Amino acid sequence: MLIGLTGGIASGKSTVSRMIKSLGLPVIDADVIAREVVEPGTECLKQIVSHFGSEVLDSDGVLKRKKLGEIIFSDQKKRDVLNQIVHPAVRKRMNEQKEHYLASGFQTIVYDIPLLYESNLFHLVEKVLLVYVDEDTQLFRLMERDNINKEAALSRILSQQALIDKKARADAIIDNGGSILETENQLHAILKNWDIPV
Ligand SMILES: CC(C)(COP(=O)(O)OP(=O)(O)OC[C@H]1O[C@@H](n2cnc3c(N)ncnc32)[C@H](O)[C@@H]1O)[C@@H](O)C(=O)NCCC(=O)NCCS
Ligand SMILES: Nc1ncnc2c1ncn2[C@@H]1O[C@H](COP(=O)(O)OP(=O)(O)OP(=O)(O)O)[C@@H](O)[C@H]1O
Repeated sequence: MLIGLTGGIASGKSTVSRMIKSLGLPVIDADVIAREVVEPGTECLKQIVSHFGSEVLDSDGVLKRKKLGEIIFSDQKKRDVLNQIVHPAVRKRMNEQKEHYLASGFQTIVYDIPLLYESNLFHLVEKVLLVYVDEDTQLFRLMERDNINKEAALSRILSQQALIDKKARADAIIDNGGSILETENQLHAILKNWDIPV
């Protein structure tokens, strides 16, 4: 079974993804891949520099992620430009990893894709597992984790579809507003319900 793990920024996808990995299931992480495809020397990084200028690079030629984030999270057009550069390379590598896991005999593969809904990637998966928190919790956790102010956190949250609207289209929902243990228990119950042996 191919499962899409999604949510909103700072809703707890990585937290749940770690739990899934510790159960022995393979996870394909779109955020990790999105970092790999913009490493120095890559075609994506060249295109980013040609669109956004060399001020997004540090003196070692490494992408200044915070700087690029400030540019794209407050401007939909610029965000679309970045997505068009990065997303095809991410999808290609996700597919390669899926083939690798299938060839290694795994029956269940989890895709951790923050923008599963926004990028219409439903066709990649058979089930969608949504990690949900309410708006206040999302804002608080994002500000704390990334050490950013309310304005910067809101611009990131508002660049994605509202979490509450994603609920209706999910096959299962983990409410991550409680303790880590409560989240773990919900995950185990969902996997059991889907007959996934762990
Ligand atoms: C703008 C960048 C450089 C900022 O980097 P930074 O290290 O601050 O954030 P990071 O990559 O860890 O992303 C954190 C979260 O932001 C959200 N996010 C990232 N990119 C986007 C985007 N284009 N649109 C909406 N939300 C996004 C996701 O929820 C993600 O989990 C980076 O997010 C990026 O390259 N984004 C474009 C690629 C992308 O869409 N990645 C998401 C998965 S494919
Ligand atoms: N149940 C919980 N209780 C308290 N804090 C939590 C809980 N779950 C996650 N967190 C914290 O909330 C923050 C966001 O979680 P996490 O990084 O897993 O989110 P994410 O959805 O992967 O975010 P992103 O989309 O930015 O990659 C982290 O600092 C994490 O430690």
